[in-house]
Amino acid sequence: MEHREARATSKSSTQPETDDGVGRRKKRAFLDLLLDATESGHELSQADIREEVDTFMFEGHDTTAASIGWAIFLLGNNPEVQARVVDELNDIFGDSDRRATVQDLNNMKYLEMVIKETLRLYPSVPFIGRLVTEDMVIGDHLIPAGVWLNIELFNVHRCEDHFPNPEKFDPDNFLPEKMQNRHPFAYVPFSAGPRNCIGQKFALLEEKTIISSILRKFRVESTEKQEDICLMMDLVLRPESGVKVKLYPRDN
Ligand code: HEM
Repeated sequence: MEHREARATSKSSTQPETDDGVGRRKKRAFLDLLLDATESGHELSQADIREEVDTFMFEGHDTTAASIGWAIFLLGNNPEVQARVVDELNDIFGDSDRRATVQDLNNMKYLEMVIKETLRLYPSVPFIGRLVTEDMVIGDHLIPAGVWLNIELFNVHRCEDHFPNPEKFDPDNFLPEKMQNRHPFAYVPFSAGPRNCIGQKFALLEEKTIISSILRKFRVESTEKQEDICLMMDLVLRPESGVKVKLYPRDN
């Protein structure tokens, strides 16, 4: 690819990721990394690169957008939870309207519990599929090689053994002491194992950034209840007709 040759002379692929002094690293763009990437000694083809870009665009956009929508909807239905998030934001920012730093985002512990609980009730990816490559036994069942398994994360997250009162929105489900004693696969919104979500840390930061910006400026009120919403199990879990919320400026 001409592009690659031009790049090879203009830019070293081993350019260090230096810090610019204000916490931003000079990282290389994703597309540049793909153009230089090789698999088993071969460069990725144009089609390979397109596929990777597609995956990132889809996995990285719709998933977080849907989850932010659900979180705002749930906060608008649970004013006491919203008040706790706002208390936390007031502790972090006081009267300042400065932008959130990475440290601020890391300090948003309760908001993180809210986001995790939102992903429990409304996992953006409601099911994942795997092709079984060798016979295996689960409980009393033989799963033969060659079948497709659908793992319904939506239902896994509603298992009463792990989440008593599973339909209730309760961010305290993610208190450290509760998480410690729970089976590691009882809650897997980002899947598990070698093909799990590589964007999960970024997704949490993105969600915290957007939800905190909204709540610092607005009080949110939902006009519908959880039980009124029809779910659409698309590739991403969505409300069939959106969710309706009212925003009230906090200063007035
Ligand atoms: C709330 C947000 C997100 C959720 C719930 C989510 C969920 C998931 C799940 C369940 C998988 C595994 C699919 C499977 O096992 O078949 C996955 C894979 C993936 N995710 Fe995410 N994701 C989110 C955000 C993101 C973001 C922000 C990015 C990128 C910036 C991203 C990039 C990817 C990629 C590239 C894969 C494929 C990994 C592989 O096949 O090895 N995701 N995601």
